[in-house]
Amino acid sequence: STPKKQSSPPPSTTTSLPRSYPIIGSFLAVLANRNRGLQWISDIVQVSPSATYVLHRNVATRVVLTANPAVVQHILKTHFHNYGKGNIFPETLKDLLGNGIFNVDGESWKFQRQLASHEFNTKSLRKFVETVVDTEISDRLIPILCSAAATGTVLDFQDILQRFAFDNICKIAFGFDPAYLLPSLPQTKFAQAFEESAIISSDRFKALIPLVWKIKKLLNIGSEKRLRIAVLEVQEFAKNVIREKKHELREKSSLDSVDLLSRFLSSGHSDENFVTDIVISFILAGRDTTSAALTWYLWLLSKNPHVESEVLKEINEKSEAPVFDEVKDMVYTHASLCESMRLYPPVPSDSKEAVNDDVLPDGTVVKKGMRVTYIPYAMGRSEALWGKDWAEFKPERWLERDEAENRHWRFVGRDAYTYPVFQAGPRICLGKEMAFLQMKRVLAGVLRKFKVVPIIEEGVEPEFVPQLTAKMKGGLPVRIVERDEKE
Ligand code: HEM
Repeated sequence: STPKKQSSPPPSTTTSLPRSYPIIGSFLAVLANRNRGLQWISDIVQVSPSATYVLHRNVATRVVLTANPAVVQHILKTHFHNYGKGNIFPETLKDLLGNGIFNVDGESWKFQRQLASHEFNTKSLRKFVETVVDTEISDRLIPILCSAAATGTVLDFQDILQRFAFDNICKIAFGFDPAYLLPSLPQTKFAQAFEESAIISSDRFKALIPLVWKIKKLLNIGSEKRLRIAVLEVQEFAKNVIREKKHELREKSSLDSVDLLSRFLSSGHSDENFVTDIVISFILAGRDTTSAALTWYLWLLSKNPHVESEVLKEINEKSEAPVFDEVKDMVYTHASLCESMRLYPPVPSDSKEAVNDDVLPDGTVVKKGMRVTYIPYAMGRSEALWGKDWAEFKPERWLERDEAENRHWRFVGRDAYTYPVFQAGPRICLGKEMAFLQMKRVLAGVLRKFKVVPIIEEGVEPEFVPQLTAKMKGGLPVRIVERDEKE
């Protein structure tokens, strides 16, 4: 079950720390590794004594890189108030996210999180799975797969999953159906504008000299001009939906819809700009994360037939359209998803900025304003954390046999600081449970009927492209094969 070719071989002792020079620090190494940044910083922390390293990026910037669970716990939980979004993150994403939950700290964050949390309680989640997700699966996803199976068409499954997730999250955030997953695979304007905004915003982080994008923005040229147009389109679209929803709210005394937008509007927040920002952050959160996770998952599954048969066994024990409690109970599938995201985390690295000087648990000194970047991608591939077999796709590491309860498996979670794939502490992903429910329900719907066969050469590993959320480079080309009834 060992992947034949991993993009990140175990760190060899020859991987060395970057050279640092007076004044410019490790700028030359940063430059040389700019196209493999994630792998490079992962290699660095793997060979650093406490899995933490202070990288002197350029003349002015030092960042702390870490794959140390104690440090992750320190910044995300025990010293939460000293590590916020800071300046760089909000500044870089301001055009797209404004003051939405992803881009703010303090009271505004607390308020948005508190109000939005109702969207994620058990009652709402049950409704989400049994209405929104089920409908999207049975009315859209399954018919497309049936037709691809019948005609032998090659599908880009990453694209299909992104469309699926986009429809879902728009229904939750807005109560609006963009109908992005249709057999014609339409180029919906809103979805395209959103995609363009997310890519260009994310590319700003890759700029070696941030001044360059700022000047382009000032002059309104190139990618910055395209970003401005795309963001305007997204905002215009959102505002139209908001106006319609306001109108609906005035017409009806109470709303039966439970979308996030209705919740914010009903709570008296009618400022269009603010509500637009909130909705955009949620769409961004729910759009590419689950699709990225499922894309890598399906590829790994195809290479590990014993895992696939165990997943299938679990799915076939449930109803054909499993209800909420059955989906929750898909323990093996849950474990295999955790395992897949260990190797291919949808958010492969994340940064916080120090409010004041501090000392990390391993003794690393942090100065006010310094960024601390923790790297789930490196942590999931660490021999120290996962053992010698870290490169193997082994759902069993998350499971115990549970004979007493007459179940096959019992899930054994890892602490959130060793596995910060959903972040951890007070800002842990709000949509974590929703994401698992959605992913498990999709897998139940798809795998019960179809085998998904990637058309990727044996021994070749697709490229993991880190953006705001990671993607599989070039998508996941697959053939869909209808399963034999007896299988
Ligand atoms: C496999 C799927 C997902 C993964 C791996 C994931 C991961 C993450 C991560 C790493 C963060 C922290 C980001 C940061 O602050 O820098 C986050 C935050 C968040 N996620 Fe998710 N996410 C997933 C799915 C979802 C879904 C489906 C939703 C639904 C809307 C969602 C909603 C949110 C929200 C609202 C936050 C902000 C929480 C806060 O700042 O308090 N996520 N997620």
